[in-house]
Amino acid sequence: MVLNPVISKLSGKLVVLASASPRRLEILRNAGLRFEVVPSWFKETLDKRVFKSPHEYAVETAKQKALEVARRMPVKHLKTPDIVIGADTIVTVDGLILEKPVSKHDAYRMLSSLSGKEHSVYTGVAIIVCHEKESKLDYQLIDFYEETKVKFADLSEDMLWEYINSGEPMDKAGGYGIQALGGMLVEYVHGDFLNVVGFPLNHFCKQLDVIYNQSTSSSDQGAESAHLSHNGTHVPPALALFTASKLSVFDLLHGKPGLDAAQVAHEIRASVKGTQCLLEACVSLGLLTTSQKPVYENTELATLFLRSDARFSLRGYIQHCNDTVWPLFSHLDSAVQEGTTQHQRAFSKKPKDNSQDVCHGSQDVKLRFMNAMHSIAKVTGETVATAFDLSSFKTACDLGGCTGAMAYEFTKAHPGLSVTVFDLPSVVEMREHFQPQHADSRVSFAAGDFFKDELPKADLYILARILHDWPDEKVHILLGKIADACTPGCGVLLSEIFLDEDRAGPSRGLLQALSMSEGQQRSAAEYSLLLKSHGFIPSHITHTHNLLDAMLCIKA
Ligand SMILES: C[S@@+](CC[C@H](N)C(=O)[O-])C[C@H]1O[C@@H](n2cnc3c(N)ncnc32)[C@H](O)[C@@H]1O
Repeated sequence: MVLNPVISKLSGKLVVLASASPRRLEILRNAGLRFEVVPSWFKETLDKRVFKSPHEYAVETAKQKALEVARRMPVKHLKTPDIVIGADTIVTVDGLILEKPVSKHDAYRMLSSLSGKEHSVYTGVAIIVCHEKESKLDYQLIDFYEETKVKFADLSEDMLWEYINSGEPMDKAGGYGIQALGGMLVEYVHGDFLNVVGFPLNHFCKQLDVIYNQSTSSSDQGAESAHLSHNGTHVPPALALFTASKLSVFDLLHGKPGLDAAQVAHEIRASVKGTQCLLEACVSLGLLTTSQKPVYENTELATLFLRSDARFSLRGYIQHCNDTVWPLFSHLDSAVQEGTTQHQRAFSKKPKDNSQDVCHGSQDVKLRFMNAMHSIAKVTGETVATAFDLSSFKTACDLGGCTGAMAYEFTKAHPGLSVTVFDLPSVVEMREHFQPQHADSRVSFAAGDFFKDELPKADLYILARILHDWPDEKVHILLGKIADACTPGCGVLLSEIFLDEDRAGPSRGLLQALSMSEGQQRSAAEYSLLLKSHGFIPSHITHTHNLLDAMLCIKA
């Protein structure tokens, strides 16, 4: 019996369930766990396309639900929980994720797609173990998922509609509840039944056991499917990724899937021993698979993001991280001690300001930087471009728009909009190296310095990943110039990582700040203040969950 010893460890602790699902509540209550229910305010709107497999989507949603509650409670409830539990259940069939139906017709669509077939039910679970350190929230995150396979009988139209009209499908993932009437639709269940109801109790107890009854460092038990991390990144995974990318392993295995380590070593001109270690490390990171041992293939993640010719290739960004960001971080202790960028130590030359770096670097350095910006803009561009209704704007100017990757996403999303990309002359000159995914005569380029030169006239100014590079004084200069160019009703669309208001996350923003560039990471409220001081009133703010957040402001 795993749970009892764990329950005694939890007595006296504030355990919080970040879910309002009555079924989860009942499962945990029946197991004897004492907890408070604080339903999460996190909106389940993550972009499913960015996840390589459905269970990652469920785990991320569970994580975000739990984190939202863990962060809110100290502020709004004036108490810090010891443990927050978040969970998200999804059903997948034929590669599609089914959540809760929004209407009877939606329920019909879901249930008829399940009829006569086997489908998977995944529940992602996140356990946040909170500690208060110097009145700040510090936490450990353990996440895992459980898959159960369920087969439905062939369902006649009458049966489907009778079930839908019972009202049961409406608040349930996949449109059915196995514990009630929906149980009649099921031919078999392979795996944990409670996982289908909404919570994988057995797996959860094992994880609690790992947290409370074993030392986490010596425990391998949870390491297979659970992921224990502090608010930071792990260095070696990044290096394995950088190296495999640099040695073109993902391109090679895309063209020739199913090579063994010796064959890969031969192709990339590396040692067999080193290649074997690298390939195994990549398998452990989910970048490669070796389902038919001993040969290797790219995972879906690698196919989507790591091939150099993939639509959403991040190869340029990975190279930039390897060649520019990583050397800076290898002097992090000095960076922290001195509070300045470590350019001089890392590259044996004095730093110029951010823009000048691009201007004065060699052709290769410039291209590398532009490639990095281009790859991130392709991945995030559509999300940023579609974050708001921009139909009232006819002309936009993408300040520091680099290769135009973001601008093309804006014209694609808004048929009535033309965009001028404004960037430094040396960047605009080299834009020809980057082919847009689709040609569009509504995108044009103009060269200049946004601190010194006149800005192109536009109804909307786009500032994507610009302001975090600069201190407040420079931001005021730039916003002042934009305000001068604007008439009332004109807009500024800002896209950045928005720090949480209590600066407890997200870690990607806080870690980026450690590079000690001239700029600084800010929260949405801090950006709002800067913009308001130039007469721009924030009208919408969105956390997109695709790297960048966005804010639309209108000139009063
Ligand atoms: C971090 S990148 C962001 C690129 C792009 N907005 C995106 O989101 O992909 C900053 C961009 O600002 C440009 N930039 C920097 N200083 C500038 C200046 N003074 N005038 C015009 N553009 C500048 C850089 O060349 C670079 O393309």
